[in-house]
Amino acid sequence: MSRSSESTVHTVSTVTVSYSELKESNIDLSGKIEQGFGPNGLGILSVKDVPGYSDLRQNLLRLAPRLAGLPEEVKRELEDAHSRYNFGWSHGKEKLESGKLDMLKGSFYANPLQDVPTSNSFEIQRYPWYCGSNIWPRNSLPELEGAFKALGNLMFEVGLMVAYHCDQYVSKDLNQHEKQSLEKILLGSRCHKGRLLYYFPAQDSTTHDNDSISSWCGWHTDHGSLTGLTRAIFSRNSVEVPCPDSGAGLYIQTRSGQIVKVVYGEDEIAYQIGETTAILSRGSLCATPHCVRAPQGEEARGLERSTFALFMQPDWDQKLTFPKEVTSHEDISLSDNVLTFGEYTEKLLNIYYDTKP
Ligand SMILES: O=C(O)CCC(=O)C(=O)O
Ligand SMILES: [Fe+2]
Repeated sequence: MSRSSESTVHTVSTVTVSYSELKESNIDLSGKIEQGFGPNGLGILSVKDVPGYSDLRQNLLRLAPRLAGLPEEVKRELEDAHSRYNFGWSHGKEKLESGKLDMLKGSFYANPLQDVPTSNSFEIQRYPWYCGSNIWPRNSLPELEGAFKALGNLMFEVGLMVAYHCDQYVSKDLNQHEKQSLEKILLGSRCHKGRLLYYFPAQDSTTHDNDSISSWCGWHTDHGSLTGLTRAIFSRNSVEVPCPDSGAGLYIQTRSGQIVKVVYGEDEIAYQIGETTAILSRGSLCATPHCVRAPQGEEARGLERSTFALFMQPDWDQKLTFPKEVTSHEDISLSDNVLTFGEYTEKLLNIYYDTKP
């Protein structure tokens, strides 16, 4: 899926809900949820006026270039091959759409809610990508742990409120026996994962496939339930700068197949739907295909991008029954059409990573 750079960029703003509305359980937000996440929605919704958010975002995102700039041997100590790089530092381990290794970005993964999600050795062996323990750079970047946990926790709290209103919306068209509360699933889970992302600057214009919309991050849908996203910060040598190319940033493919650039305020948290929510809501809430386009042109030289994603996910033991109407990965055979979330993740890791633990 790619479009030439000459084609016009359609820019669309997210549907926005204010924090004060969201925290009220008796306000009916099903109209907004439908507009954002329903069958004709863009698949993204943003929350504004979240108390304390702006500082926590700045505090964490400014650490991304510093983490990426640590000496290679220090970053290597923060790697965890056993969890298939799903804890700690990861660079050049994941495969892109093209099948090539992704050298364009570095990521740091941790569960912002629990350092040690389980002490059961069978579980740790079975699902190391979720049941392992966090790895913090306590000597090389001691501020990271606190900043990561503070932002992750806040985005989780707000995400739970979004989930509550999603449940209210979905309950309107599901039979009583089919109801599975997204809010409850997320509250009881030990699988939430934060990802601090750092996109390396293009050293020369041949580094990035500039004609492609997905030149910085390939097309995909997140496989969890709900993803919280900060607005990215662009910087040069760690100094924040406005992005010189209005075509750069997050793109979404709409339900009708149109590709649009999505914008939201820097003080808003955006939420997207992942595949597991589409599965559990039997298609009432649709997953959101998205990618990231790199800036183009001379001014893009040396430009780096930092952002944070919070993947809110069900517990590893959560059973997923794949309904026929939800199209999932064609490359996953669902002979018995029921998988735990941990097993489903394993199948995806087999597609996106070469190495087995
Ligand atoms: O960089 C971004 O804005 C999005 C990253 C993303 O989609 C992901 O990590 O799943
Ligand atoms: Fe994503």
